[in-house]
Formats: sequence, C-alpha cells, structure tokens
Amino acid sequence: MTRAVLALNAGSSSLKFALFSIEKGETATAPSHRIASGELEGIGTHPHFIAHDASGHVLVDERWDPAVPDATGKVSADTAHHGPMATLMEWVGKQLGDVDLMAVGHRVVHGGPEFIAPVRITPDILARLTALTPFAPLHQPGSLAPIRALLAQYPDLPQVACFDTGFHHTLPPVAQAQALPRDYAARGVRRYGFHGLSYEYIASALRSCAPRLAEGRTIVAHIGSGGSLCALRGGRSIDTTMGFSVLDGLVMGTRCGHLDPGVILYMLKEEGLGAAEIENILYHRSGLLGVSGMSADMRDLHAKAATSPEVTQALDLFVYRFTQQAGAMMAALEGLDGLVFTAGIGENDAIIRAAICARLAWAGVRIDAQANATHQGVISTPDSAVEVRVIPTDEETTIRRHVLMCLA
Ligand SMILES: Nc1ncnc2c1ncn2[C@@H]1O[C@H](COP(=O)(O)OP(=O)(O)O)[C@@H](O)[C@H]1O
Ligand SMILES: CC(=O)OP(=O)(O)O
Ligand SMILES: [Mg+2]
Repeated sequence: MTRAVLALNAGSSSLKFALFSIEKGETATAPSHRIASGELEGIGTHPHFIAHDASGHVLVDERWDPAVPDATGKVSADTAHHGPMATLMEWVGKQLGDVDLMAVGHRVVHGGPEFIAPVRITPDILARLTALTPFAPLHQPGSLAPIRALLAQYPDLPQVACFDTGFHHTLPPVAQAQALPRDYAARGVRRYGFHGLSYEYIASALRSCAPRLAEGRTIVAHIGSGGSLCALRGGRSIDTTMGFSVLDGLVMGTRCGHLDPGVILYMLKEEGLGAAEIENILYHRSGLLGVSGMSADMRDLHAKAATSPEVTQALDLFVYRFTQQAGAMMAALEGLDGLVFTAGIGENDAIIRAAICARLAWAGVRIDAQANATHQGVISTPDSAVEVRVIPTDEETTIRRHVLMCLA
C-alpha cells in the first residue's frame, strides 16, 4: 500500500488539494511525489472541480451553477464552501482505496501571535485555533471545518495545521506595529501578514531558479481572489501589505484593501450600520466586485471592460493600488532586484501584468510583450533593471513539507 499525505488548501474562492506519496523515512526536504491534485475553483461565482493524476491525466472535470448569494449579496464562507467541500472530500475518499493516509495537512489562515511553526491538531489546539476566528472571520471557519469533520470521524488520523501567518514571523517590529495605544499589541492587535505558505514556496523555488532574487530584494505578488505583496530580502519576509486582517493592502476580488478607518466610523455613526453589515460590505461586497458592480473574477471583468466604464475603473484601481503598494515595498527593501507574479491572476492574467509593469517603468521595469503574453517564466527584457518572473505557486507542497517536519 502507498503511504500518502493529503494537503488541503481552503482559499476564499477555491479549495485546492494534493495527495503526495511518502516513502518510509522520507524527510521534509526530499523531492515530493504527487499522486493526484486538483481544485474546486470559482466558489461563489462559477464552481468548477478539476483533478489530475501525476501525469496530468484528467480524473474529474465538473461544473455547477453559481452559489446563490443571500438578500444582502453575501455568499458566506460556510455556505460557499459546504457543498464543494463535501463533494471534494467524497471524491478524495473514493480515490483513497489503495492508499494508506498517514496524515492530512491543512492551510490555516490565522495562527495569531502564538502559532508560527506547523502544529499537530488535538482537541485543545483546535479550540485555540477556533478562538482566533474573530481575527479572520472569512477564512478561519473554512480552514477549520474539514479539521473538525476529520477529527470527529478519524480521531487517530494525524492532522497538521500549517499557518499562512507563520512565514511573516521575520517581520521587524516596526513592520508589525500599528500606531495604536500600546496595550492593543499585547492583545494581539498587530500586523501579521498572510499567504505565507505561498511565499515560503516561492522563496524556496527562487533559491533554485533565480538565486540572485532569492538573495536579493524581491517583491512577490500573490494575486488571486485575495491578494498581497511580500517584500523578500534574502528569502525572508521583511514587510507585506496585509496586516492585522486579510482586508488590508491590495484591492481584491471582494475585499476593499487599504481603507481610511474614518470610512468605517462614518458607516457606523452616520449610516447607523451594524458590525455585521460593515463586515459584509468590506469582505464580500467591495474590491473588484464592488467597484465594477459586476464580478469579482478577472476573467469576467476583461470580457466586459470594453463596454463598461465601471469595469474599466475597477481594473484601473486594481493596477494603481498595486503599484502604489509596490512602491511601499520597494521603500522597505531600499530598492528592487526582482518582481514575481503568482496565484490566479498573477499566473494567468497577461493584461494585468502588462498594465502593472507599465506603471512601474519608473523603477526600471521592462517586460517582453511576447514572453508576457505566453506566460513565460521570465517576462522581463534583458535590459530591465528588475527581473520579472511568473512562478506558479504551490501551497500544497509547503503543506507537505510542514506535515513531514511536524511528524518527524
Ligand atoms: N485565466 C485567468 N485569467 C485571469 N484571471 C484569472 C484566470 N484564472 C483565474 N483568475 C483569477 O484568479 C482568481 C482565483 O485565484 P486563486 O489564487 O485561485 O484564489 P484563491 O486561492 O484566493 O481562492 C479568480 O477569482 C480570477 O480573478
Ligand atoms: C489570506 C487570503 O486572503 O487568502 P485567499 O487569497 O485564499 O483568500
Ligand atoms: Mg489561494
């Protein structure tokens, strides 16, 4: 029987998984061997489940009707993930016929101040992770639901939580700080940063494909449904655009990104909105969806850009804010050697990459239109002052590594 580790990565619009075969005595740093992988993407817009075996052969390819939002326009993390998660787990269960599942690793978005390294799940750890839900209300329930379900069904199956915040523990104190009264920091209200499993994978990929960028000053742009930038120096995170919550930083699919806190006070005091309504607006009805009035998905927006001024405005704002915040990361890095695009938009959207790079021409960024249009690994020109790369992220590989580290 093949021994295997299952990696589950619940994002805001997708649920990705990979099944890795594990040799006896295999270490975390050994090359990984994938048996199957896939994703349920477009959760909340146009759900699509696709899975491949190791040789790329399609094992399943199914589409569903979009999830129906409630009266306020909200598709909650629970509603949006419940059906797809059940489908995926059922499918994975069927594939496990001749596999001895030795552990399951989960992406857990928030580790709070306490959790940095991956940790083996126990009922007590699960309770402590549940208590962090107010820090990431959109994500933590989606991360913890499969852990809870598996713990109830297979109490002896080792499960490991891998934290999206962990990679950013290297942020210097000044980048972690908020300019609030001191006692807030003691209560965990500080800047954490997210997408760490992705940044850890990219930092490791850079060490083999572009050592100069791994050693130097590199911005990694993880832009998917959620999005952030990470300022990497010597392969370590020294700043990032998401802060206390996953709302900060870039304009995202449905999230506002950087926002004057005065707007929230205005909604509260002048419009009489309650916390739940404001949360719904900031997490679910803002970003590309809010500004375009049409969709959170870049694919839909490009299809409508020619005929809708609102869609054009949403795309312009996305690009403008990206480059503005890239400027902030360059200031933290004191220069820039490399720029890496990754995640759903970063890996697939040549139009957005071109628009961003054009606005960064002042920083010496030059891209080759043909290389960009065909999604090459290196899209900058030889005379570009900044090497620009496209690297598909692989959070599941980081999860496998964390599981093996944790169980060793
Ligand atoms: N071919 C494509 N062209 C442009 N954008 C794309 C494409 N494929 C995916 N995307 C964008 O990527 C987003 C999903 O990114 P992903 O990293 O999978 O998200 P998450 O992990 O946050 O759920 C989609 O909402 C869409 O905006
Ligand atoms: C942390 C976060 O925003 O994750 P995602 O991009 O998957 O929504
Ligand atoms: Mg993701």
